[in-house]
Amino acid sequence: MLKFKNKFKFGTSHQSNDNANNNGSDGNHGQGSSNQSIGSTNGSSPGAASVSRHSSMYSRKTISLNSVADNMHKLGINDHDASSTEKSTAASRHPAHEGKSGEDDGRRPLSSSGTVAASSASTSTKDSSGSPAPQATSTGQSSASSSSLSSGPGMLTVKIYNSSDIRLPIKMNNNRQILHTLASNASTDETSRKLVKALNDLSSKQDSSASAEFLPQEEATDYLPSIITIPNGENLKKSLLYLTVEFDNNVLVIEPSNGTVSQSTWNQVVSFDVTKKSTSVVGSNFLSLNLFIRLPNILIPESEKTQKKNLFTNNQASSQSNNIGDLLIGTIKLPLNLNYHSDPIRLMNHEYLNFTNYNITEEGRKNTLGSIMLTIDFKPMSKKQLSIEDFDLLKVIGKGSFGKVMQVVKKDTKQIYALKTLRKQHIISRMEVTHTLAERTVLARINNPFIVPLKFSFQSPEKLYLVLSFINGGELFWHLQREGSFSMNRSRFYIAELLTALESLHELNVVYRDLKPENILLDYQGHIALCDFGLCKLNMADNDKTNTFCGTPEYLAPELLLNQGYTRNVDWWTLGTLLYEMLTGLPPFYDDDVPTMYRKILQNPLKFPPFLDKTDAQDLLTKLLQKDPSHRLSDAATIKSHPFFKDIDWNKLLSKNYLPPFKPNVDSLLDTSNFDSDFTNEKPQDSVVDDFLSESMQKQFGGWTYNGDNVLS
Ligand SMILES: Nc1ncnc2c1ncn2[C@@H]1O[C@H](COP(=O)(O)OP(=O)(O)OP(=O)(O)O)[C@@H](O)[C@H]1O
Repeated sequence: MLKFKNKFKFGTSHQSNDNANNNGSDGNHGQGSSNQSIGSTNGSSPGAASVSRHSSMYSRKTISLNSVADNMHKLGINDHDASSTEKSTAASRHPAHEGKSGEDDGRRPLSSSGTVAASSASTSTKDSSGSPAPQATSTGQSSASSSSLSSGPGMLTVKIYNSSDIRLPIKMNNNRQILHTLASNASTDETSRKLVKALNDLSSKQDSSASAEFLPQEEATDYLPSIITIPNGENLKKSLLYLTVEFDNNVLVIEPSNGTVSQSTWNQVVSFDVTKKSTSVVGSNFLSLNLFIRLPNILIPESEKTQKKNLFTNNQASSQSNNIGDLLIGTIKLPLNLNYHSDPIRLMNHEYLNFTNYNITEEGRKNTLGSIMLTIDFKPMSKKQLSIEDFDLLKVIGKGSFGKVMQVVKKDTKQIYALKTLRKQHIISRMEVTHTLAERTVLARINNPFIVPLKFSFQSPEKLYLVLSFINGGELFWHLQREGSFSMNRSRFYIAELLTALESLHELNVVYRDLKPENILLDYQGHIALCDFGLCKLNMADNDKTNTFCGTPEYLAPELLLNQGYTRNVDWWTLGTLLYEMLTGLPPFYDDDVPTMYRKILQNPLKFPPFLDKTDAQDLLTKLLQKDPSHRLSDAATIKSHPFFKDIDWNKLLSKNYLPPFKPNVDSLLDTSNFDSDFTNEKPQDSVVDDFLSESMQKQFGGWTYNGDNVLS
């Protein structure tokens, strides 16, 4: 049977009655319990028996609500609500769409905090001689602290001058030949001469008859260039050292211009748009710097490869690979509690910040890993309405139901973003106004490091635009399809990040309803970024119920199939389904035939392949995949405290201080190689459309615009 993934879905048989003003079936808050006790099993093949690895043939089938209705008829399930809802749904934008409106009440402004710019990292100030004079400041009070606020968003500029006394958290092999080769290819003659001399001095220092197996750890980086010129006639430069600078999920990668790994010159400036006003949530609005080194494999001792595996990123799909990946030297996290200033402000002036590595032992962390000198400025931007003219269009990267998604660059800040366009006429004719506004509202309100951040939204008479952080590590779907399944640790890492994302949504009384690998992007470093909020429903407090059929067949919870109302607890069912799929390669009740799959979801017992026997994963899955929602784990705190997550430090996770177990192959923010070439080969353009919308139609999109200081009005 041929199956298509959402993104390639065909047909646009939207027949929606849903609009912003009607009152559909979704939203029966407070109605009686629908906790269904699912009967015992009499189904066909058990889940585990049908488990096989993802193959290149496997891709997610998207359902329309009509097909749900058909299937439910076949199953003999009461579908009176479904049929009314289903007729009113959009079949192609999402697996299934609901027929409810009024989801946008409960609007609240983003919280804001009254204080101004502060950082808390261990810092040292550079003295007049140019050498770092260590000095601890807990608040980064070199930053000015005016409390005057302006209402417009701003721009954060980070200048990176030079790094100093960088040390590696591992031992390094003393391989003279490769060290000399690297030294002689240093990017400038001066550095090259310096390194060769240092290596010769080291040789004469060491007893050659018993030449040391390892370089002296404190000095190892003195013998490595930070950037080399590859001697292939083209003077291609390859940087051994690189720094990722991240703010609000936008990651920029910079390389030094010269120097040794120990002392490098960078002289780089990067900028970020600041749109989120509040920073009270752990893990958000950090400026994060991660310093990595691409070490030739031959310089890494075997013992370090095995014992300190968690310090290396791994960008190889196969665990058999010899490529151990890049080594994380250290991290700097700067919590920027930004409020908007009416005047430009210098938050940090030529300060040295020390690197820490959260993935080495407490003991190891006491040793300094070096520092880097920064200046950070915040400049308020004049408040103006954005338009498509403010962006250069770079590549088409995807297609949504209402328009294209493009990689773009914002002309003033040179920031790269994903721009999602939605054609108003299509939204109205498919009666999707409510859902579209819900997506925008959730994105503007949410503040979680594992949810793709909305930076701006604006509109033209014909179109709506969402400007999102550009996440270019590829969809989890493609990675899972390519690799078949994930290891326990890798699955745990993704599920833990997603758990906090769902927790944040539930805290905002939002149910997500469409968790699946297709809606999960990996960022540059391999962290999760949940996207596609078009199936979200707002105003779902703890026990509130709704009964709209939506989701993806493989991930539908039994109570949703039974059509007697469900709570936000369905998200925990989908989390269990996702964990099962990651570990085994297929969802738990998978069947090629959708009606059979529904029957299995409702009736079959959960079965596990032998490798999951008696594991914490098995126990967690059993508790998440309870058919009776009243027996299911039902809140994030309880799930977090399950033994499956016993080694997870949730604050460390929220601060993105775990090194992801897999690093996607991404060169830079410009890299679109993880997107389908069918899209990227297309000419990027904002198509001209000739739609006329009446004033009342336009009014429905009234509060769309967002530049960080408002919510939907
Ligand atoms: N922030 C982003 N960064 C990178 N790529 C993105 C981003 N947002 C969306 N995309 C790409 O664009 C595609 C379509 O986007 P999205 O899923 O949000 O649209 P949609 O209209 O909700 O789609 P669908 O009709 O499949 O539900 C995604 O599959 C993804 O590959």
